[in-house]
Amino acid sequence: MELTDIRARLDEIDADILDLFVERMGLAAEVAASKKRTGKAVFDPARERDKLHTLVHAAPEELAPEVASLFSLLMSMNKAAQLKILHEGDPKSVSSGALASLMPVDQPFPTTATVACQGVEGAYSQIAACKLFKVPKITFMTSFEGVFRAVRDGLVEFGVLPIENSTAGSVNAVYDLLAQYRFSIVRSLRLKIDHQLLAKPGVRLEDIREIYSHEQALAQCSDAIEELGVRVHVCENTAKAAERVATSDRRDIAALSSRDCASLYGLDVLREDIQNEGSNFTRFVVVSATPRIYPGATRTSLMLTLPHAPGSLYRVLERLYALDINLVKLESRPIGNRDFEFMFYFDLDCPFGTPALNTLLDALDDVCERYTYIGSYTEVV
Ligand SMILES: O=C(O)C(=O)C[C@]1(C(=O)O)C=C[C@@H](O)C=C1
Repeated sequence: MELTDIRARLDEIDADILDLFVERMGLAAEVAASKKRTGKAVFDPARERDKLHTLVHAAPEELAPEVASLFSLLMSMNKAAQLKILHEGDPKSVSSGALASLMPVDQPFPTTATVACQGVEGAYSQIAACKLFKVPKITFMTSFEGVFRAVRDGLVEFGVLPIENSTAGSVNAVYDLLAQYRFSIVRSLRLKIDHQLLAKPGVRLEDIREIYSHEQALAQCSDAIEELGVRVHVCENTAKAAERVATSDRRDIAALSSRDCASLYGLDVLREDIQNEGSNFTRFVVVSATPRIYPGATRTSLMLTLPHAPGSLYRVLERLYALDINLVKLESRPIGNRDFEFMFYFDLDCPFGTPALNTLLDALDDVCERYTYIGSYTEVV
């Protein structure tokens, strides 16, 4: 058969599929009305399992995976349509599942709060905290875990932590602590990071033999470090590095830190904005021990444990596609003592309480072993 003939046949088949698809989607309104009358849930996992089982067995064996995918997508779209109908004009409605008790709070995001940050005065986390809250009362902790503990123990209301950088990638330790402590993200901030090379007054660039900084900052400035041919030392954070340089007798060391640290520790800027990428951003998150959804939350984060089986991530992504939900970040972290198994973090462009998110949450039990809702929040810049 010539390609034009094959295409003509494909066109005929597609027209038939389209008619059936329109008819199938048209039934969503009737199913939704019936479910409203009888109080049945939109998602019926047993019905979906039976259906896929029947269809997969009716299909030629070699097409079984494609048939399962196609029909699970069709059912996803049907559920999305049903929920859209059921939740029309009801913007605050939430999933019937685990999140039903969660309601957005009426107050705006606080302008003042007690906050824990990792580091010392001048650390980027402190700069972020001051941008996120107009008047924060900041307690400094020596480690990220210290920040989580301070929030858990009620010493502070919120923790502010870096979670990813546009050059150096995710801050894995913070992702792992989020999973361990089961905290919620209540806001995020994209902060432009410009690293300065700081040294004691009078020290020249050619005197520098060693540079101190946080490992992320060192990674973000790797080009300049290579060019200078210096040794590096990892510190807990960039402000601590500035403090170390300021309190040392040595005149051949420098720190990679924020501009604020220069005046704070009496250091001079030897080289400005030395990061590899001109636009270097770090995302910070505000975490809280209890979920709080402040008005205007447009981003939702979820943590999913997926089965160790082919296509398991694909099945989640397929649902996002069917529901027209934009995935803004996907991060995977190994699960401790379960070799090669992964936890996935999804950041979605999807406000809390929308039918699309409800459908997704209702459908997740079907495609993942476990999921945790991390929060819905606003990202500020
Ligand atoms: O049969 C139902 O209860 C439906 O809502 C229809 C349908 C489908 O598309 O086939 C959709 C959602 C349910 O989870 C199961 C099946």
